Amino acid sequence: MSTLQPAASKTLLDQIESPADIRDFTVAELEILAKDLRDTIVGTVSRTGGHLAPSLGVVELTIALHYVFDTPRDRLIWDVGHQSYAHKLLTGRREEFSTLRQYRGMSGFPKFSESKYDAFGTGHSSTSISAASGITLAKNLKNCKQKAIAVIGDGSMTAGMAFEALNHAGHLDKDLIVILNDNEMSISPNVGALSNFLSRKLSGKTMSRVKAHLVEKLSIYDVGENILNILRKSEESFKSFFTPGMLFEAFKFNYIGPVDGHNLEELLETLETVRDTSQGPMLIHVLTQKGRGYEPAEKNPDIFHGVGPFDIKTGLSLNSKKSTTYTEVFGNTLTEIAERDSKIVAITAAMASGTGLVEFSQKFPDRFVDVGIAEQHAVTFAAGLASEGLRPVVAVYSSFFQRAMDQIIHDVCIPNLSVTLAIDRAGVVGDDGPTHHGVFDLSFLRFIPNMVLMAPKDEQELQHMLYTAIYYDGPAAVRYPRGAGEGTELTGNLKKLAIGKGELLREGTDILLLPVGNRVYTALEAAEGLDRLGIDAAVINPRFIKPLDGGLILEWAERTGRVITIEDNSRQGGFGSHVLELLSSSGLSSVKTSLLGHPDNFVEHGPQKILWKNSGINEASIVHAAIQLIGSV
Ligand SMILES: Cc1ncc(C[n+]2csc(CCOP(=O)(O)OP(=O)(O)O)c2C)c(N)n1
Ligand SMILES: CC(=O)[C@@H](O)[C@H](O)COP(=O)(O)O
Ligand SMILES: [Mg+2]
Repeated sequence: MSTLQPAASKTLLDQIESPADIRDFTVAELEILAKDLRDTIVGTVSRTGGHLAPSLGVVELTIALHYVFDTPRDRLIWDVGHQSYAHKLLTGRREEFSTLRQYRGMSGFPKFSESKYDAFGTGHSSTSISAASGITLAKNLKNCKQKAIAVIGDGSMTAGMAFEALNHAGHLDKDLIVILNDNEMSISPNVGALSNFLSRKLSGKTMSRVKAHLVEKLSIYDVGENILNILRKSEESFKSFFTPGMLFEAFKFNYIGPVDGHNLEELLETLETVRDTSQGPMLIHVLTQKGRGYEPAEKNPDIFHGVGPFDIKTGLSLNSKKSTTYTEVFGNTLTEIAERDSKIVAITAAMASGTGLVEFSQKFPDRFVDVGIAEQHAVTFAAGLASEGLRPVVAVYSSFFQRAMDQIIHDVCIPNLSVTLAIDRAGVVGDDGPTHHGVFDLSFLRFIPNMVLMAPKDEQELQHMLYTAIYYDGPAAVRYPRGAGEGTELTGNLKKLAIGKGELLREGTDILLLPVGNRVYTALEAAEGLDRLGIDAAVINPRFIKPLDGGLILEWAERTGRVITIEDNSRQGGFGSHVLELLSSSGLSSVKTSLLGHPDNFVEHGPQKILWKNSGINEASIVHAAIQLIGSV
């Protein structure tokens, strides 16, 4: 029995500095703690924004894990990590929690550098079983007894990487614990056969086929007419022959479940049994409700998956709607093109709303494909469609495309197939931070033969680029940023841009500014500023990062003798490097250059404007770089 009493002004949570403090709590106290945690999470996220519904769903599970296991010695690994808010609050970060996802504040994801309780850094999905397997083997090799526990959601379990890890962990046969947090949701309702299997929504066709087969086989034996009749008649009782456990047992995991993930007593008992008795790989299937305990989030777990600041009473967003986002322009334009062309197929990897494809999915359900969290499969699936003459468009965030590098090279670019990559969230994304910034795509796509790579300066150009990419005979990618565009008018008149042709936006004699995508208007403003200082800057919007408009760029580089490249991408190997290669191979190495882009370190989380400033790619930095290159004003 705990001696800890809730003081008048203090909650139970206020008195907890580490998980050790809860290990003598009664179940009743743990239940009060669960309420405190939910209140704190809702209160904070209503101000900071964040991943609310995922975190609310695992409050009891988090308490139970820290109660039963000897964290941080036992390693707790949160898949994606977007559900780790209760974990952060219980592991000595209560004070800092109010800075969640704020600039220089606490990360929204687990991070090695933030706490010894964050056993593995995450942000991208489906890595937890692999990491936990590695940790388990390492512990074994070091003769340590501690355990590794991976907590993975049903959405994250749909990724190939999770299955690769299950397959290997079963073979390793070490004492690994996997908790499957099944809330039947990814960001949207979860899709695919696994999801159906877990909830036992086996298809009628499968059911009839297997049922007939089983009745036929059993008839040979003397099982009795009763059993056969039950099998013949009752779909439900037949279904009960199939348990989600069968799947995991086939991977050589022991299976326990399903367990009610909001019943602390049941959770504690299960976890304690597993801790004390289990041997070999173990999977505990826990059922939870996404958004649990906050009505608006329970009703709309998809909207409350990740939210900005909101009013607690109503659940309504406090962000006033600004101008149209690039994502919306992409989704609307693709829907428009698909209305006229039945060859268009849109593919998302579990991000239908994030990539602006909800309207498309409603209008063209047959030509909309959500593959689950499976970016690699999405790309090769698109290649299959393209090989049959269709025009697939794969809409994935820049940082998640990193997963599909080989598929882009091997399955799309080598056979030169007409697959469009719609690269959303290119550039820094803001509050999600380094795991989610899309600052490498220009670097990792520009060296692939056959790839055409574009970045629009505004929404109207995005429309033309999308159209150009879709009807280009070969692989083409368009990268565009998170958030609102420039407010440019949208066109009903889509046109194909000339491949590899840039546009001269401003003539100038002293220096050439070469900005990419969302840096173009910034560079134009910098050019105005430079003008006031007596520096005459030319500005070219290259439009194409690959192929480059060599003719136009070289002409103005030679005229001005100075070039500044500006990109919302890593400076390493990106657009600027491409321009340097061009200058060098054209005998213009004497042109003075300055490359502006993100430096060779991971950019932290924070508002985009601050991050652009810090990396030196905002207006003032361009002006400064120009003055430096010229030497004096
Ligand atoms: C590789 C990768 N693709 C996509 C995402 C975006 N994403 C983050 S959470 C999520 C849904 C995860 O569902 P689940 O694992 O069931 O967790 P839940 O939110 O339901 O708790 C998705 C698609 C990601 N983080 N990583
Ligand atoms: C955890 C995760 O990967 C997603 O929920 C991501 O945070 C969504 O980002 P957007 O808010 O940019 O859609
Ligand atoms: Mg889920």
